[in-house]
Amino acid sequence: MATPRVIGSDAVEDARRRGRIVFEVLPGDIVTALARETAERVGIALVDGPLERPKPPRTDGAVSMRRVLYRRSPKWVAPSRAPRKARKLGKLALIGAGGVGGNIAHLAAMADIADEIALIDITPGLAASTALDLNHTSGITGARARCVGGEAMDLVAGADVVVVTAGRARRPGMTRADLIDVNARVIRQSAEAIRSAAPNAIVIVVTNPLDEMTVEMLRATGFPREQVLGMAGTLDSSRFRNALAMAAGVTPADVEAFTLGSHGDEMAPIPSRARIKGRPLDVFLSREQIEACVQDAITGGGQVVALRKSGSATIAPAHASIELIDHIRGARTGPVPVSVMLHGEYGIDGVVLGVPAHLGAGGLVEVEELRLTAKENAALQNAAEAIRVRLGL
Ligand SMILES: NC(=O)c1ccc[n+]([C@@H]2O[C@H](COP(=O)([O-])OP(=O)(O)OC[C@H]3O[C@@H](n4cnc5c(N)ncnc54)[C@H](O)[C@@H]3O)[C@@H](O)[C@H]2O)c1
Ligand SMILES: O=C(O)C[C@H](O)C(=O)O
Repeated sequence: MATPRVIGSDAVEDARRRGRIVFEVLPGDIVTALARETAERVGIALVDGPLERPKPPRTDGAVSMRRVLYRRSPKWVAPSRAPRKARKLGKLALIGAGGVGGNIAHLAAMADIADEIALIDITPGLAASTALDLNHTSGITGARARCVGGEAMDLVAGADVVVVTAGRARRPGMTRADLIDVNARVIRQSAEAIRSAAPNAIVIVVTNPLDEMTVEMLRATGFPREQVLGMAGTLDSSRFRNALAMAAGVTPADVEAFTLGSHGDEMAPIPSRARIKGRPLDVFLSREQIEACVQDAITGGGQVVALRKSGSATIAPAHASIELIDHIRGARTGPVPVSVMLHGEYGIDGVVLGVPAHLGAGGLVEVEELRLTAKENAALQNAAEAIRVRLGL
């Protein structure tokens, strides 16, 4: 079996000419650890950092369709670029070490995202045992993060980022909104600890119902909106991309698509901005197929609940949470769908809603206001109204 070789970008063309498979891996990215492990087994070349791609040839005055499409949908359809230098967190704290929290800890340790990962869970022994279990992987994986775990909330102390997954998950027959009362209490407890022990942390809320719990976290911490983000759009967008890829018979990497709005029945997938191989959806899919993909994204969480019966999705939500952390620490750039308190953007005020936004070390940097179709805009307004009603605003 060939020995894997990590090569620099100057050697890429040479590797290609010799028929080797070349993977672009990004330093500090979650892909890196996993890809390296696989590469070790099969012997493929890994290239650290973005590849230098030749610029498309310019034609006299004529512009290719691909360029026109990119120009119409600036930044958003282009894959987010990963700069070479990502900031490693000093401490990542996870309140809730169940299905989602445990998976986030695992991914974060493998991707070397933080020096320390602290897990906190009310279930006796759960967080401590998961932390120990993760530390036991380091002899195999070489993971450098030190994991600690326990029941005491003061383990959040000094965290740069706190992800809150504590609370109940729904079961078949329930909506996410059924969890409002029981999970709001957990959010308030978490908020109290974060406010006193980690007042500068960026908080990512995952607990459902997502939009309402993000509002609760904002209220209970008193933090500015920049500091409190809700994770749902990265998950729902991944589900939307998966559905589109399956319908069109392409790989998800060929699909750019995202969802906005609430993390519930009023989710607003945005087909008008979606692209398959850089082209609009209707080049590949019928109107009925596109609508089926929209519905698949909206019902994706419920589909997992119906199959699992004892809880909800854990793996994709963990990856989706890592995607937000990667934006915060500069490992990814460009707009990302995230739930934030709106102050007039999209004509909506005083409600947390999923929108495209730029993130950075201080959390929210800026909400990006995209031009949407009338139908998509109505779906966004409808989502805002539904949340207002549920929260009695
Ligand atoms: N936003 C999203 O896209 C998304 C995706 C998946 C799951 N979720 C939500 O995330 C939450 C967690 O899901 P899960 O699958 O990890 O559930 P889980 O039951 O596996 O884990 C939840 C953990 O929270 C702990 N917990 C409960 N109250 C606590 C408290 N006061 N302090 C500390 N820990 C406490 C429990 O002991 C449990 O271990 C649920 O509300 C679920 O609906 C949201
Ligand atoms: O569906 C759920 O209850 C969990 C989560 O919100 C999801 O979308 O997977």
